[in-house]
Amino acid sequence: MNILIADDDAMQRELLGGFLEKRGHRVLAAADGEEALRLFGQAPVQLALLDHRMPGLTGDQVLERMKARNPLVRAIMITAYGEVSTAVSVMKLGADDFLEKPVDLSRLLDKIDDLEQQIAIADDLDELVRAVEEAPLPLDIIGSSPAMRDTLSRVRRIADSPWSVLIQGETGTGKELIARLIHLLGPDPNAPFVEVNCAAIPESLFESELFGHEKGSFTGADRQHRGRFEQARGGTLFLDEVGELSAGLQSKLLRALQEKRISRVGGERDIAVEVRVVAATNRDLRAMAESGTFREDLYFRLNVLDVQLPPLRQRREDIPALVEHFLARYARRPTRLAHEALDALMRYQYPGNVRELEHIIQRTLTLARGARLQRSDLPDEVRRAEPPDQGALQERLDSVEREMLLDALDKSDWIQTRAADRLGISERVLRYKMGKYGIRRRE
Ligand SMILES: Nc1ncnc2c1ncn2[C@@H]1O[C@H](COP(=O)(O)OP(=O)(O)OP(=O)(O)O)[C@@H](O)[C@H]1O
Repeated sequence: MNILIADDDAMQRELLGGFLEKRGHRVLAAADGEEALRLFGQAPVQLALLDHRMPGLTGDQVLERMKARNPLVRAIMITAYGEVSTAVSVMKLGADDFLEKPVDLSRLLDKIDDLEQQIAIADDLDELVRAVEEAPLPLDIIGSSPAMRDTLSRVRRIADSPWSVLIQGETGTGKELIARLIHLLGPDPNAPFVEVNCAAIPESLFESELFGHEKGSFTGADRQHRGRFEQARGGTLFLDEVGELSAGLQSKLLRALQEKRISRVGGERDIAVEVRVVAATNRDLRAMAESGTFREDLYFRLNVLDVQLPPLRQRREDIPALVEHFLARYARRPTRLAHEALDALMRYQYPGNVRELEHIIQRTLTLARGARLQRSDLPDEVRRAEPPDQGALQERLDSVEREMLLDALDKSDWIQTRAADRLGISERVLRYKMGKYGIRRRE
């Protein structure tokens, strides 16, 4: 391991340094905090042994700056006898461990062994997580912005479970795509994926559409019909626009989900159906449940797991890749985009989100003359898009703040006290902000 020792006591430095070098470690030694930071910037360091009390910068100040540059660096703080007595105060100093003076060399070796093991385990885990997070998706989904990476990583983690998922997001944000992804990443990608658009089916036909009907059960029912629930057996039932269901239909759906049984319209018997339900809505279902327009018990049953899809204007980083993706899909010959055209596309607000961007590209390709799309080829509303105004600024700030919270929480193993410290805010403010941005610990 590369170990940096910072101690103003030359004897101590030599003693520790000589001892560790004999055991095969590479040692850098510094007489004070400034020198330690300079050396830290020059060579890779995995472990720092820091004297807590040094003239100038103290050990924890040095450590704080090291961690800011490399959060993975490990540290053992060397303290005066009785100065630090609990693990909590060591953690407050940002160190992984501590040793009291005079340093007991065999304990130092034990601690270094422990840390080496932890580093090896963390590396393995990191690699595992990275392999899972970066495995190719079974669908063409663009999403390298932090907000989408977060969403996709959540989807990967929940896909395999049997629980219902509620996908929420504005129109055109990709809810259906994500529902399909959940199905394909789930336990049986070859099982049926059956979609029901709750807004598109007239109320009078809904029950028969969902649960099926027996022959002759109503005028026009000239054959027996298996409903979508039955068609989805063993697979996924995707209830799109679930917020549009009437109160009566909500009750019927709830019953089917609770009992895992349905009966066809005009049918005598109950039929058992095991399906995984994924629902989507662009409405605020929680608010609807609170105000009584959506059954609360149904809301809880659908929302066992949830996925939030951010609007496109909050993940503008994805726009260039989405444009490429749609150009590749719809252009009949190789087509490029002029810089000014992409600039305009990056500025636009996209009330219709990704679907709107898709339509803009289709429309522009149809009308454009050259193989290079110009700004003047874009629809009026896009060309008129103003540079980000205050609203956009606020959105941007919110998204930066959210990222910082997630980052601090990740780096503090989701221990809120530590994350709040790291961010320089109180725990109460941290909790408030987590609520505001819907941040929850990942399962
Ligand atoms: N991340 C993405 N990468 C590639 N294509 C995307 C992405 N998100 C959405 N799309 C495409 O945008 C279009 C709209 O997506 P989708 O139908 O899934 O949105 P939706 O949220 O279900 O819309 P609605 O609320 O209107 O039902 C689709 O053609 C889809 O393939």
